[in-house]
Amino acid sequence: MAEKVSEAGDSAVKPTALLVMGMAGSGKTTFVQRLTAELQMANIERPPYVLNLDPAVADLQYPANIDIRDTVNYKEVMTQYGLGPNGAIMTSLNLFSTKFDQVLSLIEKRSPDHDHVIFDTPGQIEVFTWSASGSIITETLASTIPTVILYVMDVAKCTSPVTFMSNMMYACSILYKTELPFVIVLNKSDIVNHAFAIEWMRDYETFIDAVNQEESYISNLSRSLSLVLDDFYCDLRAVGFSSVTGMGMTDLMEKITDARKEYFEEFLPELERKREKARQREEQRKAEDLQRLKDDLVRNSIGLALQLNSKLKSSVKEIKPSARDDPAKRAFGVQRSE
Ligand SMILES: Nc1nc2c(ncn2[C@@H]2O[C@H](COP(=O)(O)OP(=O)(O)OP(=O)(O)O)[C@@H](O)[C@H]2O)c(=O)[nH]1
Repeated sequence: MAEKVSEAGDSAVKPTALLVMGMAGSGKTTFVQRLTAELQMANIERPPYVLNLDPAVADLQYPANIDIRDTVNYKEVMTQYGLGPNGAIMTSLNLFSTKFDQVLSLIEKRSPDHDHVIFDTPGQIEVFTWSASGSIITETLASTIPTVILYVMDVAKCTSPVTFMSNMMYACSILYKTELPFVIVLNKSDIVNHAFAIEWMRDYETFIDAVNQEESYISNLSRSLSLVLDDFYCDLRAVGFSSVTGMGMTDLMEKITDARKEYFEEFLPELERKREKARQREEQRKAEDLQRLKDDLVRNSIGLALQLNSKLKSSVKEIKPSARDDPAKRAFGVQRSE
């Protein structure tokens, strides 16, 4: 198992893990391919270490250092367990996560040669974000190396405020679940300029204007939810990007550096606080168990003492007047004065 991350001292030598998530078709795989190529071009000596966690991907467009498909055969899982496609993806990921400590060991071994470790996740976002295996992978990774979530959004599909809102709600739920530093990648900005999305996040009124122009049964809900999301937008990093042209790369790298800083300044201290709390709870539980044991011992020994006492009592005979207790004999040898 990889060594736990500590503050600044050794943080400099740890690569940054980038967990790429997003709705089906948002462009995750194309994004990972572009990011891998750009990082490799920027520093050929230190290319990113890339992992594919999608067992169902047919054609991988980038060279993966670790590929889930080498460990689990998704089609075999389907026939062996009699599952449908989504069940098989979930089960394959579950099987893979049981060996995740080996993945971490490999990453740790290669750490000195890489600045970034990129994870491509399954197309069906919920398979990763709401599964036990997804949580295990995310939590174990985040407690081992600095981890940042890159949430890929198809900005061309988000020009409708309702679709935009649904995507943002999903992003928000991942952020609150993982509490990890977060960057929203407004992908496909070569098709539609992402400026409108940034504006909607920064200015509540402009979003409401857009909602008002849309006659949808869900418009009222969108209006109410946008108030809730205002808080979420406050510290949100969002960047326009094109996985086809590479546009937005410099901005993305700045946001990743900033998110990595947040990992050390906010996420890690909070994680350590939680660990310390869990350790204290465990100590208290042990102390309570010990006290219960002591109480049981005392209760048992009182019981034993009482038993012993009654045994001792039974071995002591009833007290009766002595045979020598005869008034005549008592007078014997005693001078009587009439
Ligand atoms: N124009 C444009 N097209 C893109 C961009 N990114 C991805 N695409 C296209 O969007 C489609 C989906 O891209 P994928 O990378 O397969 O998306 P994905 O999220 O990995 O898909 P699943 O794993 O199936 O969920 C493909 O046709 C890509 O060529 C982009 O930045 N610009």
